[in-house]
Amino acid sequence: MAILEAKHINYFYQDGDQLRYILKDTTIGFEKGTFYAIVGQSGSGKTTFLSLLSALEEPKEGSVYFEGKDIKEIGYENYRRDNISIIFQSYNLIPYLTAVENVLVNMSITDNEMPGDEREIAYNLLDYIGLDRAKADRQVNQLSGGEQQRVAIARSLSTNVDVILADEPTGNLDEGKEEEIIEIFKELAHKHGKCVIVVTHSSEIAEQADASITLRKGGLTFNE
Ligand SMILES: Nc1ncnc2c1ncn2[C@@H]1O[C@H](COP(=O)(O)OP(=O)(O)OP(=O)(O)O)[C@@H](O)[C@H]1O
Repeated sequence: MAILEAKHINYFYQDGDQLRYILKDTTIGFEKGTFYAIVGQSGSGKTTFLSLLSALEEPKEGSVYFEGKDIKEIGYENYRRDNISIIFQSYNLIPYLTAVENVLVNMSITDNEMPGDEREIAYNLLDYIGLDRAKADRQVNQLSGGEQQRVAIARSLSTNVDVILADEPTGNLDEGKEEEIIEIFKELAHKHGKCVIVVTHSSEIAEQADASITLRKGGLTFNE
């Protein structure tokens, strides 16, 4: 069963007197253990679609369902805090805190049960994602772009959610680093059963994903 579903979604922007449709009666499901890429030309609506899935925007019609429940009923704030994580191109870390503190701050905002000591879990997550203790204890503005994105991924895992949404997560990284991040996403889906949904311009990510969704004017195509 899909963990996340968009059902009969309509979404448009008002452009003068005209309605510019981004999605028209769109229905799609996303499953755990799968790595999805959302692709499409610039302006096709990828970020908008991700904003709908992450309750940063509300559909004009239709709904998004998490584990079969309308996210409106769950409450958008509860849903964003406890059920999903979002990774941004610009990392959105707190620059004057260390890597481990960034992860800990995020843990403190959720009610989700943590299996053990939070600081220990934070170090372990950073280690898993490839940052040793010395880097974990460094202020994030003294880490490279690739390392900062790893901190952002560790942070996204720190609330123990099943759905990870990412908007151009490799947009600021060079090719070698992109490949390493793709490997992490694959492992999160295939080994840890996460549902990973990545909006991207990268053909490399689209090729390596289990399924890619192409957005075109007012619609989408699903390729497995
Ligand atoms: N708040 C808004 N009001 C009006 N139009 C908007 C708004 N936000 C986005 N748009 C328009 O909707 C379309 C889709 O935007 P969106 O950012 O979702 O596309 P995208 O596929 O993510 O693009 P890119 O790949 O360039 O990031 C664009 O034409 C954009 O200009």
